[in-house]
Amino acid sequence: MSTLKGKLMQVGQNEGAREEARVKVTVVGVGQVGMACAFSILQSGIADDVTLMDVMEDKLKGEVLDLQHGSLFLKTSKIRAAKDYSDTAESKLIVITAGVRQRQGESRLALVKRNVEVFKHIIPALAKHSPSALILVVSNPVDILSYVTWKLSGFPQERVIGSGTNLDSARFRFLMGEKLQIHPSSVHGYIIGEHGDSSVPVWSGANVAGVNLQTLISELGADQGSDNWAEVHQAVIKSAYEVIKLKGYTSWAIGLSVSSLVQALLKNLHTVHPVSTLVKGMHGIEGEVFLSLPCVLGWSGVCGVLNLPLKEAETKGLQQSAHVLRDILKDLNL
Ligand SMILES: NC(=O)C1=CN([C@@H]2O[C@H](COP(=O)(O)OP(=O)(O)OC[C@H]3O[C@@H](n4cnc5c(N)ncnc54)[C@H](O)[C@@H]3O)[C@@H](O)[C@H]2O)C=CC1
Ligand SMILES: CC(=O)C(=O)O
Repeated sequence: MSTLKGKLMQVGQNEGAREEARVKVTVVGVGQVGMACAFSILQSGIADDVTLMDVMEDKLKGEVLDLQHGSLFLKTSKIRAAKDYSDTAESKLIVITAGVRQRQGESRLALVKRNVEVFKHIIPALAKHSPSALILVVSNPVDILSYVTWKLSGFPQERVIGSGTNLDSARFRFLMGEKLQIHPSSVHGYIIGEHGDSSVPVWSGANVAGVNLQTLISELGADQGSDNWAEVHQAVIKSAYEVIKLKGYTSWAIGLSVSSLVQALLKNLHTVHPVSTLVKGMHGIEGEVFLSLPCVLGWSGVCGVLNLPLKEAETKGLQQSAHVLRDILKDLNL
C-alpha cells in the first residue's frame, strides 16, 4: 500500500542523501557552555548535522528535542543526540565542553585532575570514530586539556585547537572599546598565553585603524599609566570570576566565540584568531605546551602561527605563562 509520502511525491532515486551530512559537528557536553556553543553554531547555519553528546541521558534528550522544535527557524537539516560514540562518527569538527566547571572563586587550573579523567574516557573514543576530525577544546583548563587531547587522540598538532584566549581577547577588545567608545570590531588587540590568570596583554600591538595606541601613550598598559589602562587587563582576568559570582557560570560569550572559530575552520576562512596551539620553539619556549598565539585557521585546522614582534616584558610574560602550564603538565601521567 502506498504511503502518504508516496502519494504526495515521486520519491527521488537518491532518497537517502539527506542522511549523509557533508559537514557534521559534534558537541560533547550539553551543559551551559555546550548548549551556548550548539545554539550559536546552529544560528550560523554552518553545519548540516549537529550531533550532541552527554552522559546525562534525559538532559541530552530534552536539549535535542527543544532544538529540533526550532528546526523551522534553522538551516541545519539534522540535529540529533548521540546514544554512543558511533553516532559521532565522521564528524568534521568536534567541540568538547564536557567536564566540571569552576565554583565561585575557584581557578580554572583547579579543575585539572577531574577533567583529565573525563578526557581519558572521551577522547580516544571520539578520535576512533572520527579519525580525520578537527577537535576544538573548550573545557577548562583549556590549554592543559588541549595538550591532553593532542596526546590522547594521536592527532597531528594542527588538528587539535583550544579556544584559548579567543574569549579573553574579545573581552579585552570590548573593554578597550568601552573606554574609547568604539565598537570592539574596530579595536584590535590580543591577549596571548594561558586562558586564565597568567594571560598576557599585547599592549605593543593594540591599535585602532592601524593607529598604534602605544605610539600615542607610551606607558599604555603600565600600572602608573595616565588613564589606568592596566585595569583593562585586570578586568579581563576577573571577567569569568565576576560572571560566575553573579550567574554561576559563563556561557553566551564563549558560545559566540566558539561559533566564530567554527566558521573560520569549516569555511576555510584563513582568518587570524588567538587560540591554543602547540608553541614549542616559539618565543624561547622550549617544552611541549599549548597556549594561545594568533593562529591562521582553516579547513585543516591551524594553518599558521603568527610571529608576533613582542616587547621584552611581553615575551617574559608569555614564557611565565608557559612555565605555569608546564608545571602542571609534568605531573600528568598520560
Ligand atoms: N574555554 C573557555 O573559554 C570556557 C570554558 N568553560 C569550561 O567549559 C566546561 C563546561 O562548563 P559548563 O557547560 O558551564 O558546565 P556544566 O556542568 O553546565 O556542563 C558540563 C557537562 O559535561 C557533561 N559531561 C561530564 N562528563 C561527561 C562525559 N564523560 N561525556 C559527556 N559529557 C560529560 C555533564 O553531564 C554536563 O552536562 C567547564 O570546564 C568550564 O570551565 C566555560 C566557559 C568558558
Ligand atoms: C569560565 C571561563 O573560562 C571563562 O568564562 O573565561
